[in-house]
Amino acid sequence: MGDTSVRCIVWFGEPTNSEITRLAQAGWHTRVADASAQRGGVGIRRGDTVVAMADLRQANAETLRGMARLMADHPRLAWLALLSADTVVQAPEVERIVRASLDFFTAPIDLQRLVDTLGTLAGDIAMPVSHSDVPGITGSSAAMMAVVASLRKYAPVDLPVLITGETGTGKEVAARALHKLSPRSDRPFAAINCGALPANLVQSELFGHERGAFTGANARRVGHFEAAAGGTVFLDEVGDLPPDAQISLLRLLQEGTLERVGSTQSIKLDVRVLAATHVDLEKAVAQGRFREDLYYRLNVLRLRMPALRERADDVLQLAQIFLDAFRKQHDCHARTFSPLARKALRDFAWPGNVRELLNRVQRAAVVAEGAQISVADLDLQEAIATRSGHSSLGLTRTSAERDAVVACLRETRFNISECARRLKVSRVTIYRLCKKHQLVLEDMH
Ligand SMILES: Nc1ncnc2c1ncn2[C@@H]1O[C@H](COP(=O)(O)OP(=O)(O)OP(=O)(O)O)[C@@H](O)[C@H]1O
Repeated sequence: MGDTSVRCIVWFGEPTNSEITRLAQAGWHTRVADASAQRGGVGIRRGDTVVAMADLRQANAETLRGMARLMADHPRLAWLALLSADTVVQAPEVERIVRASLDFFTAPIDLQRLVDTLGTLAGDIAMPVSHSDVPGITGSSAAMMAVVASLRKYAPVDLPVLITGETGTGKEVAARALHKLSPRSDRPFAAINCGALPANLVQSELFGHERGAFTGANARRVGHFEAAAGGTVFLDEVGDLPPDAQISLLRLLQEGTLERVGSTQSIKLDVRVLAATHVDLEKAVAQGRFREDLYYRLNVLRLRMPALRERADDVLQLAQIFLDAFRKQHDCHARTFSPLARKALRDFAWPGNVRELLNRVQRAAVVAEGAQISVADLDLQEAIATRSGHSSLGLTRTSAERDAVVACLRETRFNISECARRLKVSRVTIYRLCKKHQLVLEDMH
């Protein structure tokens, strides 16, 4: 990838010459947006690193409209806001922009902090890697690249695959990808959770039954396997299959035939079987709970889905994808994650893996008030508290403090008295904190 892409700031308003020069020294090309231009007039190209600057120091109505247009056209674009002491933050069109901005700078602009912030953004807004030919699988960590290579290898081979991995690691996603990449892709795919089937109905659910096979069997019914003829059947929690169903499955794998419950007639059937387990199937075999011959039949090809903590590099990409997907369907302010939240996402051990990440991001998107999701929104304060060693505790605290003050200032529309009340400190403390964190407010309240 390298650093060959252009780093560009689309600037709404009027940058000073010294600002342009300082940013150019840091590798940023400033393009002043023509607010009166038609849609797309700012010329954002794929591959460029682009940050939009909402210069609200002297913004007129036309500039504000231009900003709103760009925001609507490029919802993932990162925004920073520049304010002066005269900026009326309470005006709705201004407030919308400040809320959507990842950070804001008050005059006199601290150019060093601006350059640092831009640098962080440029590193952080890496586009998520999706493997275009492998549907549903996201991630560019070494662990996921290995998974993708196996998926490509295993998909065209008409043999069973045993998919292992902790709960929520994406075993079903992998099974679906195997089906989609296989010559069976236009035939049915059936996902069955063996652990969720009532024990007395497993046989009939999977293999079907004849009329009168048992009390309540009023009509003939085809099972999941027959319904997926020519396609793929994914058996999740295969270790939960009761012994009689294990025998039927073994026959299907060995002879390609099945018998409906209540019938002695063999039916020929062509399906590919994929199976998953999050328990140690070898142990189940050793303990006599799972047939050894069936285990060998299922375990011809083996795919291990890595735990999320083994692919820390993917966590942020996945989190951003989940947030973007949520934003498409719901009205929410959040568009990215605060620096501390990113750290927490990376450090957390994720016992529930990708499913837990998805749930936490969705919940955070609902509760977040500003443009950035905080550690508290993700309910990951503990990850930060327990993971940060002594040396970084001070740094963590400082960063959390800044997060809290910025968030509260936004929520209170920069009303210092209200902000002080909410944070249960004096007004003087708010001023001191603003100074400490270089949040220059002047007379904005
Ligand atoms: N690499 C990925 N990219 C995008 N989404 C993913 C990925 N892996 C998992 N998911 C999402 O995470 C959730 C859990 O995935 P999935 O159901 O496949 O896990 P599982 O390992 O089969 O879980 P369980 O063992 O509990 O059945 C799903 O919503 C899935 O869409």
